[in-house]
Amino acid sequence: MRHPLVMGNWKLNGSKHMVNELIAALRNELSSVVGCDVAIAPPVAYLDLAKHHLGGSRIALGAQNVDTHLSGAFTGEVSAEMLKDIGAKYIIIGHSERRTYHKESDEVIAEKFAVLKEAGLIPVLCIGESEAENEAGQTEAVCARQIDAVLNSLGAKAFENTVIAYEPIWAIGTGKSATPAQAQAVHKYIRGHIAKHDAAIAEQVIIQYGGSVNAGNAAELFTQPDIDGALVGGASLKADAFAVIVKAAAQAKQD
Ligand SMILES: O=C[C@H](O)COP(=O)(O)O
Repeated sequence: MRHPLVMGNWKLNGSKHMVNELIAALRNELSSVVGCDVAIAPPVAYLDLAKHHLGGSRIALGAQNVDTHLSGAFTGEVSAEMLKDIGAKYIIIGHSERRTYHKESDEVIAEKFAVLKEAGLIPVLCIGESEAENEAGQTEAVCARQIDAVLNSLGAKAFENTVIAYEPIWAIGTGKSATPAQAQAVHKYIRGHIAKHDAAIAEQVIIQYGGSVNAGNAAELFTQPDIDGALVGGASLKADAFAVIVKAAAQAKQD
């Protein structure tokens, strides 16, 4: 039985004040929630402060990126060992914003997946198609290509205890979420694609949906059998909305 994971990706938002306020509110709202794992990924500058404020809570610390290198002359980068050192657990890689703005290739993202596994951290591998690819009927092919970069270099076993976030690019920050049925169809395809290599690994991998998840649409998304929680952007910046999403995931998977 898979345990859902709801993770907040704060993206390039925050301040010391916000870290203090938002985490205090989340701790309050989520203190009695069981049955759903929860994580937040603040900007790297605030990870240590966030870890401090999360102390003793069930909310895990995540990060939004990692470098492929462990140390050395790589100005501006953060290593897997550093993230582990400060207590991060879930690390987002391959977000479409990094694929687009930082030209990250499938191969570089697979390398990031490898360094995270090596460090004992949990990769949250983002995949998903653009609007044009969706309209051209290429959704499955794009998702398969993005997963194959990891499958072909590391093998299916690398997906043990990891997370995939299916985030159709056309749904990110647009207010236009995929419908539960649309998302379920792609999630089922993704799980089936991994199952061709290893059915047991496919069965346990967490597949989150991401893209305009909010307090109003989360519950219905989570009724789908292959949707194991969400990677939440905008709505993760508001404690009440994020808490509704977490509680919806916990409730749906209990029913
Ligand atoms: O990582 C999160 C996703 O990009 C979704 O962002 P959004 O919830 O603001 O659409």
